[in-house]
Amino acid sequence: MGPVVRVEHLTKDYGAVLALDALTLDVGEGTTGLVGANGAGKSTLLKILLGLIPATGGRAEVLGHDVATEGAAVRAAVGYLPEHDCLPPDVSASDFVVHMAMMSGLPRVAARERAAEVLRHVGLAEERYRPMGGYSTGMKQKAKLAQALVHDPRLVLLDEPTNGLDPAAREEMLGLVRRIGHDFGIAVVVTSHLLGELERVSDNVVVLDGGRLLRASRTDEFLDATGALLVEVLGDDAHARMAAALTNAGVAVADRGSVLSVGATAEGLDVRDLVRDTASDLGLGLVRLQTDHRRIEDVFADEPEDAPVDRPAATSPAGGPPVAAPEPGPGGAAPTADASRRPGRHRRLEGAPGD
Ligand SMILES: Nc1ncnc2c1ncn2[C@@H]1O[C@H](COP(=O)(O)OP(=O)(O)OP(=O)(O)O)[C@@H](O)[C@H]1O
Repeated sequence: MGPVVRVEHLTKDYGAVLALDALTLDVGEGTTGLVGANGAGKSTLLKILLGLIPATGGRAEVLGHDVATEGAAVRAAVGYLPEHDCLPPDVSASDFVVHMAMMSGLPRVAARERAAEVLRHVGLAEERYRPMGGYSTGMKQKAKLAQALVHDPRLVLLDEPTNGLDPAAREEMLGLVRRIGHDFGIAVVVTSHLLGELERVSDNVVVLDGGRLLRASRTDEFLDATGALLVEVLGDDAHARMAAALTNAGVAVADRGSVLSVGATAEGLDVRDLVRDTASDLGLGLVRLQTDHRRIEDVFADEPEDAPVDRPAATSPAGGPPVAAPEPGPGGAAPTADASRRPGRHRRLEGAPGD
């Protein structure tokens, strides 16, 4: 079985704006987080994959179908949760989802049964009989999710499903996304401009920046240990004294404000023991000593501001994670289009609320 999504040198310009810039990428089974700042090209990519808008150049396949010529076959096998508000306000979620099920070919009785099932699954209870115009944002997102699932798709494309949700509704939606991927075995591509939240629900992460692929890999590879320990101590002038003592002992220390980042390896030393003993010797309370892990944000922090970011992509193993090709050789990859037409490079993305 080939990749769920295959994108080769995909380019999209909207007149003066280059939204996708020769993007090459494979997406495998499981849940893939498509991350990027507003304007990075996420929605454009999803619309091209659905055959809703044409690409300017390159090609894309979804579940083996060419999106340019087999749009109907793609949409029969794929569910889509659009980002914008698209629900008819005077119609109930129940009637709407039944209608969408019938549009995809189910007979009326089967459509009603299936709609009731997915509405229950997304957690819309009695309110499913009320007109959707009176729904909260969370309820609207659930109705959109239900219609994306009603025809039993092989793949769902979810465009910012948590956008505008309060923390409780966001958690609920992320739980649903996780269940769609893990419990029902449906491949999921889910977008967000919030980096932290997709770390928790995605098997793979694709980072877009200015219409280009910045990185694609398994989520756990993003979150590898950094080789540092995070240390927090309490007491008079605690961090400065701790940092001085550890530096004297030959350990690399960086003050990150609320914590010290301490090199986890040093010649002939057990750094964890050293941290504990030093805190004790100085009479400081050791409140945190833990391995530091990378965050998805670090990918942006590591990227030099002026470096070209597109990577020619390689083919992922069937069903495997999305794979970016090896790093470019000396000199880096040449930009493939006039950078002035691309939306600004977005270095700063938001962390998840509460980060
Ligand atoms: N119909 C359009 N006409 C002109 N420009 C567009 C159109 N749609 C998108 N763009 C531009 O293309 C770029 C990519 O937009 P896109 O919506 O794909 O990004 P995104 O990553 O999904 O961000 P957002 O979450 O804000 O929608 C942006 O600069 C956007 O302004």
